[in-house]
Amino acid sequence: MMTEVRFHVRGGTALRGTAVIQGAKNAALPMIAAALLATEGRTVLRNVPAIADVARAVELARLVGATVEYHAGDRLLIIDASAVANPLLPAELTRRFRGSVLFLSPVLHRCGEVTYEGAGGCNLGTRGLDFHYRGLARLGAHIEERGSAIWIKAGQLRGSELYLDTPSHTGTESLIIAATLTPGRTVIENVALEPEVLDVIAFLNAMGARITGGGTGRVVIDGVDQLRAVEHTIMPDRIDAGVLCMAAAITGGQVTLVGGDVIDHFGVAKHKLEQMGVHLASSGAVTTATRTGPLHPINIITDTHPGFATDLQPSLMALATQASGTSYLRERIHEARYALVSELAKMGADITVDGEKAVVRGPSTLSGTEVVARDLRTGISLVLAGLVADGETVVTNGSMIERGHSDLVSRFVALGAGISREELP
Ligand SMILES: CC(=O)N[C@H]1[C@@H](OP(=O)(O)OP(=O)(O)OC[C@H]2O[C@@H](n3ccc(=O)[nH]c3=O)[C@H](O)[C@@H]2O)O[C@H](CO)[C@@H](O)[C@@H]1O
Ligand SMILES: C=C(OP(=O)(O)O)C(=O)O
Repeated sequence: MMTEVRFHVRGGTALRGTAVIQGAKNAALPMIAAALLATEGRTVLRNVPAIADVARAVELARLVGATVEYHAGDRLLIIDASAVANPLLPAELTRRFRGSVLFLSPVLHRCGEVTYEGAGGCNLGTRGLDFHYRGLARLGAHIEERGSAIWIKAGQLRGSELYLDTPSHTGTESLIIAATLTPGRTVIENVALEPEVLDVIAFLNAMGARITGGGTGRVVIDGVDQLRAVEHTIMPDRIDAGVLCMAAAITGGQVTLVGGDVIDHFGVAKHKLEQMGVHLASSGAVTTATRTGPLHPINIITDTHPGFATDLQPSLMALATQASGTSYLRERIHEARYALVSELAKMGADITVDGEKAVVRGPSTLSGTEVVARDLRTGISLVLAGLVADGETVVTNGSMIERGHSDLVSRFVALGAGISREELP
């Protein structure tokens, strides 16, 4: 039976305390998929985030034939992919998360073919998959549409010159994974530079892949015959960390982050938060985010890494409603990433949208009300807004938030937030 999750948020408290940054969603998903390439032995992934997308990926790995042990308390996965043999990736699972597209390449290599009925994930516009399919075709795969599904046959894959029209995050990972076991040399131009991609490359190279050029925009992969199961600790989630920093900022508090030196992964976002009046400091293995003075307005343009991360744009919009002046946002990665605007308007925010541009006039006094988590980052941004709103904010469709943020209530309550979780039948 489907249930609805709702988060009740009561504003007015400056957050103070320590929060553990979760493992990176956008590194865990490609690693679970890539672990299917190990034909013997068991892969151990540590620092796995306890989020719904990971649960979906585990389901999909099991469905294709892997044995997966999920030790949630230890944030640990053990994957035995020796029996992977099922090439069918069904829509009822794949359309529940974007990361399902990352299973195409491993299953293609293991089964010689794969049938895929499409990806899910946040509704942010078209979110095409043509870069993935074109790259696989250039490696020699045969691709055809079969009704609502895509059927891909490996045939004789050969190393080739590939490119991405734009540096797609999962497109990069998908094609690198495909090239690791493709005979010959593959070069991919215009690849993503996101830190998670580098973590995936490190994981694949530990498995025995031969990948160079990570972080340069041009990656070279020399195909090998086999990849082995290894142990790997997933990097911290920079988006989770950025949201926690903005939780401190929007409430005028101080949050200490444990789990990795993420400031280096913030890229332009670090400078934008500091310009708004957020103080970020690293002290040994911890990062502290503090805001004591006024919040200044800001201008941001989302871009691929190290540009301002699109996944942090909604949280920054919520923060900008409290800034003393007008902020200008420009969303250049996803076609439709302003679902937050109408929900913040219900709380009293003053935001206007013109195409990819949004203008946020602050400061606004926000009032708690019932709002909808239209997607993952809209949902968490409404929680941030609720932390500073008068009264209680009820964030409905809360399962969207749990797709990408773990232990929301326990981590925020530990910081002094008034937040609780309700599950409705
Ligand atoms: C599971 C995962 O890692 N999700 C992240 C990944 O999504 P994802 O990898 O899907 O995002 P992409 O970088 O591929 O997409 C960026 C843009 O490229 C377009 N595009 C992409 C692929 C393709 O084949 N054709 C095409 O046109 C998309 O429509 C979108 O407009 O990167 C996004 C951009 O940083 C993040 O918001 C997501 O959190
Ligand atoms: C867009 C996001 O995720 P996904 O690509 O998994 O939908 C996100 O993490 O903000």
